[in-house]
Amino acid sequence: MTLPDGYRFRPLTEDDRRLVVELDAWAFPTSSETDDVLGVPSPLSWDRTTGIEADGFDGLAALHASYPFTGFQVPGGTLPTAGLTWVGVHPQHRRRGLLSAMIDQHLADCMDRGEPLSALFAAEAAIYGRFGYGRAADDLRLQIPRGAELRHVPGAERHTVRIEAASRDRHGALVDALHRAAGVAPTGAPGLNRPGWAERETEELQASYWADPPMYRGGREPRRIAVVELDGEPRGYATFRRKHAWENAGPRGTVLVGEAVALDGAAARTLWGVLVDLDLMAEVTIAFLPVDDPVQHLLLDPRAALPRTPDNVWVRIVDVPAALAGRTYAADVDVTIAVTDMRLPGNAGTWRLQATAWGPAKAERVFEDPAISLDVRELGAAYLGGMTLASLAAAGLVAEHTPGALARASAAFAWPVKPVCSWVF
Ligand SMILES: CC(=O)SCCNC(=O)CCNC(=O)[C@H](O)C(C)(C)COP(=O)(O)OP(=O)(O)OC[C@H]1O[C@@H](n2cnc3c(N)ncnc32)[C@H](O)[C@@H]1OP(=O)(O)O
Repeated sequence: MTLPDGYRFRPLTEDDRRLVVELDAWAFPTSSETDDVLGVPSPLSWDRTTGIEADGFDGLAALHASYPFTGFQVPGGTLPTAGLTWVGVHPQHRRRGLLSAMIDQHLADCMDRGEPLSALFAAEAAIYGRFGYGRAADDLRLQIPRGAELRHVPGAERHTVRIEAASRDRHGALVDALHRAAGVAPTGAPGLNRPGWAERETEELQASYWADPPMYRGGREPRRIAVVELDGEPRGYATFRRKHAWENAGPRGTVLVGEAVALDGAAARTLWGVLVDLDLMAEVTIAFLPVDDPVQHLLLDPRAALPRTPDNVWVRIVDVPAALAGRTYAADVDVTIAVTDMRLPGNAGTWRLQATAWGPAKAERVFEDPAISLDVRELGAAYLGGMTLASLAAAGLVAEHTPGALARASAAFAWPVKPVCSWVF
């Protein structure tokens, strides 16, 4: 879709940062002053940031950007992925097709850059399905009461814990290494990675992540970190901020955990043992955990932690054959899949996927009746292995034409480790 008359795209540079911050404040209302925001490092990759200008209008009418995730985890490997972000349209210019034009521009850019996938966090869940993005992962959010009992894990007692003021100088390398390891081998078993896991790959993302301006703390303390070690080697960490509160019953502070990562069950047990037992705190809240995170097995009373599982990362398949061939499958599969795609006609048609379990895969266009059919949105939803094709078929969104094909394809597309991205981009 092209831009309406009177609008034009303009590549943005760092010199446009004030315009970007001002537009962003129109799209996402904030009490922060523009000058204060300008004092904080920007996470944007400027060569992937594009604005829209309008005739007779000062400032930007709209904006979108993407992050380069060269190592985005997909089942059994990684694929170059564009992390779509900072999508915003000025309220005066909304519902005229600017987002639609930006998505088409973004998908064309992905094609040009050789990124078979685009991924995003949706500000509102109803926005992106129409553009072919599927809800590919959910995450687990918990409110764990102080003192929640945890099951014993052998070896946990051998770990030690450091609790410190978080800083990039002191903890940047440690956090990166553990975060990467948790994406590549969350269970320790080779080949079983965590689909959806993205690292903060660019210097801009790193600088932005570690910046800790008081205006973004919401009345909480500066960022803290708990590091779990075994024989002096880091095995897990959690970033967190406490907030003090005195109520009639006494201290009722809350701990907001940013990211909790552990390389095995014993380290996870130690980490959570610390988080649920901080003085003066009544509750620990966390979001963006995988729905199969160890903590939901370790909590003796998981119900008391009020679990919720809203949508996490959404995936848009930009290049169907590259994406199909670019992941590993959990079962042997030889299936023909008819795909519809309203925005990228090159994806439409029937594709034959052939793969051996945990081995190589290939995909090629064929001209024959398909065994199953679906829209590219559903393929994106199933792609990371978190949503099954069977469940999408139960909702009437995937059709089976050859008996047995759905069961086999669904088993092959599923993945033993649930997808998630641990931070919002
Ligand atoms: C990955 C990220 O960055 S997520 C952040 C998204 N940004 C925000 O939420 C900030 C506040 N909102 C906005 O800036 C804008 O309203 C946007 C970006 C959500 C939409 O931009 P617009 O230019 O108004 O969208 P556009 O006119 O292209 O609409 C395309 C279609 O999507 C629909 N749509 C747009 N926004 C929404 C929404 N929030 N919920 C449901 N449908 C929506 C429109 O109704 C339209 O449908 P139609 O084709 O059936 O008529």
